[in-house]
Amino acid sequence: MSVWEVRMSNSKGLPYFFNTETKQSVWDPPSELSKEEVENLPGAKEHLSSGAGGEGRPGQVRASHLLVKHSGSRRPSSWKEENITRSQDEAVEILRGYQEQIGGDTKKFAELAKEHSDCSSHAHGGDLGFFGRGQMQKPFEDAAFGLEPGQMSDIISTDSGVHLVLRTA
Ligand SMILES: O=C(CCc1ccccc1)N[C@H](Cc1nc2ccccc2[nH]1)C(=O)O
Repeated sequence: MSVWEVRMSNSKGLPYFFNTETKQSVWDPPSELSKEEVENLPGAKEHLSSGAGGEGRPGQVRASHLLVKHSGSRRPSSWKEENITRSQDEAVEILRGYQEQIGGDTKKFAELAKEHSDCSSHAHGGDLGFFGRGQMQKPFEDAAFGLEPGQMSDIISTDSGVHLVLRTA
């Protein structure tokens, strides 16, 4: 019986590995475990969705987003800007500009998300992986689940800032 188990971080919408003895939590699979062992950990079947390139589970969608934060964001800071002071209106104007540049081009979406998104997911072109209902802020969830794969939302607002959402699967 392994001391490790797989749990879901609701704030990040990502699975992590929890050591039931040391109570340690890590994002990456413990190096001492083989791929086979990881896949058979308690919670693995439930939480280790396929991530990149996989199908996800029934009731899940995969989406990317481009986030522009503003002074009213719950965390007005990002990899790009330590102290974000723009107003919400300015953030919307900026995002409108990206929306125009993107048109319907999903490759352009990922390029602009990588360069400009105020979310850590920028590193993966805005990709958030697969998620089910109940994992993301409600306005974001409703937008993502209201899209068809390949479709992009209009500008939406959450406590994090203003977003463009692209459903990818
Ligand atoms: O919470 C995160 C990480 C989200 C994430 C999920 C899965 C993979 C990679 C990132 N970043 C926040 C900004 C933020 N707020 C969001 C609200 C809804 C969806 C994505 C969001 N991203 C922040 O950085 O303040």
